[in-house]
Amino acid sequence: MPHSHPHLIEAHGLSMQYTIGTRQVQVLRDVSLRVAAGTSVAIAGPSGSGKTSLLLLLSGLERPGAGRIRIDGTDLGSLSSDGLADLRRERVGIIFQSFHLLPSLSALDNAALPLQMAGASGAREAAAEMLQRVGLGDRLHHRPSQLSGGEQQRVAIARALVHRPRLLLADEPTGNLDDQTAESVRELIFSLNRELGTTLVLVTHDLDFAARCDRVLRLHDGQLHETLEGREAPTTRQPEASDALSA
Ligand SMILES: Nc1ncnc2c1ncn2[C@@H]1O[C@H](COP(=O)(O)OP(=O)(O)OP(=O)(O)O)[C@@H](O)[C@H]1O
Repeated sequence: MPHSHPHLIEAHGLSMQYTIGTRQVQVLRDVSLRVAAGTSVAIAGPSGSGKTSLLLLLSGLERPGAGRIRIDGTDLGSLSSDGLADLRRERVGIIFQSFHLLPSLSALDNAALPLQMAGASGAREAAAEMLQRVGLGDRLHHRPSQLSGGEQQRVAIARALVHRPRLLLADEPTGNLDDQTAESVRELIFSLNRELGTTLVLVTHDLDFAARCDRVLRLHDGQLHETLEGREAPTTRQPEASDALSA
């Protein structure tokens, strides 16, 4: 078992701004967040409130203007972009709104990619199993252009989960799916959370989906606020004062 930290995410004093021409838009201001390993957190908030931006910071795909982020004890600010890519490949799964599938590869090879890049054995078998679980067992050899939008989204989900990441960052993972497929994707995500202790940060507008997480946080005016909408904390673990937003 790899060494693991009690708080899979520790972020402190994050700010982020975008510059367009001479104008600066402050998206996040002094955001702090701790997420205990193995728990699930939903991030809610209006369109444009910075939810995706926060996921980009937590994944190391963008760097904050100020503040620090530790993922599983590793300070993202200390890593080069190659180091960040290694961290993602080993420990993080990311489901974004755009799928970023490789057009020339089949569903199977797209989903197997993270394991293949890590040189793991059994990559295609593991990818086939994940694709089966998202309901694409009969589409393994289709390329993205031969799949519907919802099917492409499910290939991206299988790819994000195939290496059984310690941390899953998911941005509206069920946005394009019909009710039944959306429910099976929700089940898959929460079963990973339960069975493998995958820590989950979920951005969603779907309040029922959010309420199934241990905690629901709301982004508003660039700041994160805890709400009381999450499901009751599991009996094995009571929320601690140290889990509060501001460290
Ligand atoms: N690359 C960029 N350059 C400039 N501004 C940006 C950029 N990306 C996002 N923004 C702005 O930052 C703000 C936050 O965007 P973000 O995508 O994080 O919001 P969101 O809460 O995820 O929204 P939604 O729910 O609509 O997906 C928005 O006002 C957006 O216009």
